[in-house]
Amino acid sequence: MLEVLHLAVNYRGTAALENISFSLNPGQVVGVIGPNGAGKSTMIKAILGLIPKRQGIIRYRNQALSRQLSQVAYVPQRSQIDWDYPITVKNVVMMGRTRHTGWLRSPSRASKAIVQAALERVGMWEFRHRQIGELSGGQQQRVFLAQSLAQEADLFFFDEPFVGIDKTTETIIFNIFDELKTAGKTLLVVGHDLGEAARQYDRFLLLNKYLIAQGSKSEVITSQNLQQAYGDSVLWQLTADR
Ligand SMILES: Nc1ncnc2c1ncn2[C@@H]1O[C@H](COP(=O)(O)OP(=O)(O)OP(=O)(O)O)[C@@H](O)[C@H]1O
Repeated sequence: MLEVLHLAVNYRGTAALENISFSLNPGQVVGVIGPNGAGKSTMIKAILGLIPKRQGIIRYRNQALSRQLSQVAYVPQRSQIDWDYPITVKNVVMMGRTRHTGWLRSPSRASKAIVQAALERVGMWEFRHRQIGELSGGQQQRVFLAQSLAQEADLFFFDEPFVGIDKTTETIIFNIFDELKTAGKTLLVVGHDLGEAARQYDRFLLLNKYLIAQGSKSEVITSQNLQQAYGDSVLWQLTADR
């Protein structure tokens, strides 16, 4: 179980997150929803120790997560990745193996087989020699998904994986989420809307600086909670009754 206790984050003295507490159980896909600027990406980065927290404890299996980062796979928002960086599809996925092989050792036969299987799983093996900048948005997302699979992690964090992708990629991502769930993995997924993708989630965290609600869809997606998170934005009014 992953436990987040009283997490708070500041950016230059201004609070982006306050008093966030929840836990994640194995075999669940948990969706993080909330308006732009709610702190969804910030929450993932703080949990992973990529940015400092003002307060809070992050524990995985009763020990500090910071000492178990090899258990974690993270796929950041596409906008945060430098797509001009000269690297092939295959080497992006091979980077998922560095915790297993080390930076300086050449990859083992087993690692090469894992990378191939991951690329085949997302339908990108034939693109293995391409530069990542030369792919469509959906293909890029699939390559990073393959990298996370190659890591053989237990905890998966995906930041807005459904933005700017095609239907084929969406189906592949849904199927892989299902497989990871069945394998007892723990998934935290930042979603950009409450529509199609939200059907995938077993539980929801509704965020806007504070954790406004957490639980099942019927517990979280209520008019009152959405009003509190989104204010008078029309977004929730269109999606609340789905
Ligand atoms: N590096 C930074 N320095 C200062 N402020 C930041 C920084 N990164 C994010 N913020 C601010 O912190 C708040 C939370 O941002 P964050 O990107 O975590 O939100 P989000 O919910 O992921 O948004 P989106 O849905 O737009 O991706 C916002 O007000 C944002 O402007």
